[in-house]
Amino acid sequence: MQLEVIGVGGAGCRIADAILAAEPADHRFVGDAFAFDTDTDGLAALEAIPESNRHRYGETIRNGLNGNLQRGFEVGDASVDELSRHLDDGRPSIADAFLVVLGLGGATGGGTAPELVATLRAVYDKPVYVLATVPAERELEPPEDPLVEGVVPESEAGTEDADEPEDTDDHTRPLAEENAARTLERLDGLASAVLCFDNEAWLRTGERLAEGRDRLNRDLATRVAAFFSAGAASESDGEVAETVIDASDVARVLDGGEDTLVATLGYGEQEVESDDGGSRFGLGLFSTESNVDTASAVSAVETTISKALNGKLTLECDRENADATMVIVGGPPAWLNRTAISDGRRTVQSRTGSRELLGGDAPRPNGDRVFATILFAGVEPVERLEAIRETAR
Ligand SMILES: Nc1nc2c(ncn2[C@@H]2O[C@H](COP(=O)(O)OP(=O)(O)OP(=O)(O)O)[C@@H](O)[C@H]2O)c(=O)[nH]1
Repeated sequence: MQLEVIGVGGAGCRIADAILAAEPADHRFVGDAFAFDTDTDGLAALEAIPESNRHRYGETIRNGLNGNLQRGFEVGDASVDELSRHLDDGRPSIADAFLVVLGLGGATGGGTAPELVATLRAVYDKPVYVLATVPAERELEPPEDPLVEGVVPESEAGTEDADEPEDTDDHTRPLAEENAARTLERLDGLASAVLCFDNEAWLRTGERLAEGRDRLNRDLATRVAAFFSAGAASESDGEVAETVIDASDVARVLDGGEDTLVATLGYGEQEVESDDGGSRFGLGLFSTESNVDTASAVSAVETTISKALNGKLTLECDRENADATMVIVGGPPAWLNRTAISDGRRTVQSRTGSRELLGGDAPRPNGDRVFATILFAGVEPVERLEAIRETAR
């Protein structure tokens, strides 16, 4: 499948950039990637998204909105046509779906995403998935620099004359949580699904977001790429997945229609020897048969599925709540043991009791690992999101 990936705001643009960087060269699933921000510096620091697809908007704002969500909604409403015109430089009409990426808690991403999502759905009539970070609890810590405050008075916000606070990713927590709750509320009924990533759960003890964010973005991008690239057409010869996933399968699990689904991803991987006689880089001339032993293949599949099912999810939830689930197992073909994959799917089904369980495989002839990724969709109620909504009440 082909996704138009659109990052909005600081977190959204960095994560979109990381997704593009994580895209497997032989399984491209990103049609185009765009970065939209009110902050010039944030856009300049991106690496993978081509400069022509980076766009600064909100003329009167110097460097971000610094958490002023009301202003963010105004800027978002005023800018959506301008952003849509930039998307026309890509190939939105041939995309299977859109992925709008943002950090909940901020004002730029949180203010623009709802209007952008509504516009995309209306214009293209395709699923619009949102990928959103959930603000970390530790954002409560007071910023070291007294100038770094979450709220800029409305009268000052977004004007050239405003005292410019230092750029920071850490919005103060009550504000970030309140913003997160308000943005989630607006997205409800607009987005096909909101795939969440809980920053707090992924940061290390004592680590600040600014220190850990690149690692977090890579971890998230790995999961997103593993999931969406399974449905991408292969650019290498002779590689046919036994269970092929396409955009409509993804939509069956992840598109809630008028009901926005909350979703989360699990992931597990294990490094393995290549299956061409040990030489991943050779031509395999002397090795026509796979030398992967069945017990090792079974064990690799079991282990990775178990990690994806029981390990840390992008957003922790009760797996039994999942309405629909998709299990993807990938890696060098000789390692994708059919029986182990079916058994693994059965285990996932019995654990979640999902109304719908889809499975697919992602053969990677040149890969050096077996991986499993599980998408759990329709997982509400989720404790973390309920707590955020409660704070905002
Ligand atoms: N995982 C991750 N989270 C981030 C990153 N940067 C910021 N965040 C989180 O995202 C929230 C929003 O931050 P930004 O994306 O910088 O905010 P924005 O949308 O640009 O809005 P303003 O800065 O208010 O203009 C923060 O409160 C953090 O919780 C990042 O690179 N990775």
